[in-house]
Amino acid sequence: MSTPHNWTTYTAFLRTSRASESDLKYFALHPWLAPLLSPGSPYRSVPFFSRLEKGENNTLDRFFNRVINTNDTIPHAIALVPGDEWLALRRKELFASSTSSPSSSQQNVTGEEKEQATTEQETTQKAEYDFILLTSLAPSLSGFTDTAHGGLLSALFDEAMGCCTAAFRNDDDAVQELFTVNLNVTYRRPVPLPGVYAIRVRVEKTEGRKWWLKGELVGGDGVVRTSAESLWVAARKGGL
Ligand SMILES: CCCCCCCCCCCC(=O)SCCNC(=O)CCNC(=O)[C@H](O)C(C)(C)COP(=O)(O)OP(=O)(O)OC[C@H]1O[C@@H](n2cnc3c(N)ncnc32)[C@H](O)[C@@H]1OP(=O)(O)O
Repeated sequence: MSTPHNWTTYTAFLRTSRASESDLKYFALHPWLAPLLSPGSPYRSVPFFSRLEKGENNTLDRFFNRVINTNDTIPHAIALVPGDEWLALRRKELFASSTSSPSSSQQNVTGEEKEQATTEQETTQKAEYDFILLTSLAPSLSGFTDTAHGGLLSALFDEAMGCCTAAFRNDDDAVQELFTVNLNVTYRRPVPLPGVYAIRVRVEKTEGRKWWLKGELVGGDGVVRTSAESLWVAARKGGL
């Protein structure tokens, strides 16, 4: 078991963490991932937060950090996140017309700001997805023979989407914790085991406390094998 983390916020974790050398070496063996992992990539490689041990008395994320954190389930997983500048632009875009804005300074983007943002986008590395989970899936995750269990794939989408939303919440907790209220998964093609896959997700829009996300799972052949759409609701201020 690894040492419990000591980050105070998810944003601090994203800013100060780097994926482990062993995970990076493992994923670098797969040429189709090179554009995502190379120095010119618009993404930074960080640990997959849900996999980190949270402490003996803290049951947060146990399913991900213990049950499916083994050599015969998920031996390797890392997250790819866009750079800070791009995330800041995405925040502006997502909360421009929403009442769930993470901070007042990000509300109502003016025409001037939009113009400035467009110029910034030209110099800032554009990331198509807000969060990408790279994961190896080992044989013990099977439902049908040598095929990933559909429930497991749903859990992976849910978790990746949760991490994606977390990156848009501010350190001051202006947006309350978000919960999945609906997750619609479409199983298009089987997901063979063992295998290495990317789950790429994006926030489509926000409206008040509601956030809509979309995601897709692909392997080295680029075929979208599974896709998902979800609705997340931020808890009311002052708790559930
Ligand atoms: C830290 C870093 C790492 C973070 C990494 C974290 C990763 C975690 C990933 C795991 C995530 C999970 O699995 S979470 C576990 C599964 N989910 C849950 O347990 C959530 C259970 N549900 C709830 O507790 C509740 O529904 C709440 C608290 C989410 C919302 O309740 P509420 O506050 O009373 O809100 P409510 O009025 O009902 O709904 C608000 C608005 O959403 C709409 N709405 C609500 N549900 C639905 C629905 N299923 N489909 C359509 N619309 C819906 C309502 O119509 C309303 O719209 P309008 O009238 O306003 O227009």
